[in-house]
Amino acid sequence: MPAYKRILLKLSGEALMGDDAYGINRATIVRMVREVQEVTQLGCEVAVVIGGGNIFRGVAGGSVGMDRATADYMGMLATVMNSLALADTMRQEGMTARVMSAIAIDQVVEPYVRPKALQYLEEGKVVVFAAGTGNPFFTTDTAAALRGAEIGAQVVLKATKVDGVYTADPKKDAAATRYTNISFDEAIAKNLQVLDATAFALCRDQKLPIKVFSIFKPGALKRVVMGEDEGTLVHV
Ligand SMILES: Nc1ncnc2c1ncn2[C@@H]1O[C@H](COP(=O)(O)OP(=O)(O)O)[C@@H](O)[C@H]1O
Ligand SMILES: O=c1ccn([C@@H]2O[C@H](COP(=O)(O)OP(=O)(O)O)[C@@H](O)[C@H]2O)c(=O)[nH]1
Repeated sequence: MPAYKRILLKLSGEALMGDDAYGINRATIVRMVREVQEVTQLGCEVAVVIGGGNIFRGVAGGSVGMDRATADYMGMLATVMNSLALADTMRQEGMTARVMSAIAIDQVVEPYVRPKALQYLEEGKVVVFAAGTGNPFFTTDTAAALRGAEIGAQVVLKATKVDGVYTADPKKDAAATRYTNISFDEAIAKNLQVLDATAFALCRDQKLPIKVFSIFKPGALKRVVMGEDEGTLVHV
């Protein structure tokens, strides 16, 4: 039995690159989709928010000197591309997915309409939320928290490059150790950077737990959904 009936899964855009320099690595996206398929087969309802960092990051690189809001809209469009790629890969793997966009782009994907999203989830379809929150100055982490709260997900699962929340940034501090559990208050007090602050505050206010785990570790998503010891749970 899965530990959660409905989850909001946040997939790192950057992780889609696999070992490539940018873009979408075929083997990587197929592997991610198969992992999602496994948990849908357990009877878990899955909504996905995917980032865009593999295509465009609003705060870096080619966007230097650009108006921040314009760069962020480009970032949101990048998440639309990733969402389309993800949903199409799901289709190829025999799943049914629907993409819903937070910005109007009707010829490409349907708009986000909350009751419609709920209906799809009840029908067992995977819903992919594209274009983040639809607003600049936010991130897809915040979109994950927002949509997670809206659809009544029991948990936000952040599948990322690290396998949990550490005592310090593990990329900078080799001595950092991983928490199995940590409360929102403690994570804030220790200033641990895992989700951005807006996303974090939203989840805390809504008492929506967050599980941080590795997107690169095969089987980790299923283990998380089965309630096994994997990653870090951030709780109230
Ligand atoms: N205390 C911490 N525990 C774990 N990761 C941390 C911590 N502080 C900073 N990080 C960094 O956060 C990064 C993951 O967050 P983020 O950049 O938002 O990834 P994503 O692409 O999934 O959105 C990791 O690569 C890690 O280096
Ligand atoms: O609600 C949102 C979501 C995303 N973005 C933009 O889209 C980019 C890609 O998303 P993110 O960095 O969260 O993706 P990831 O880190 O998962 O690759 C961000 O940098 C922002 O520029 C935004 O402006 N508003």
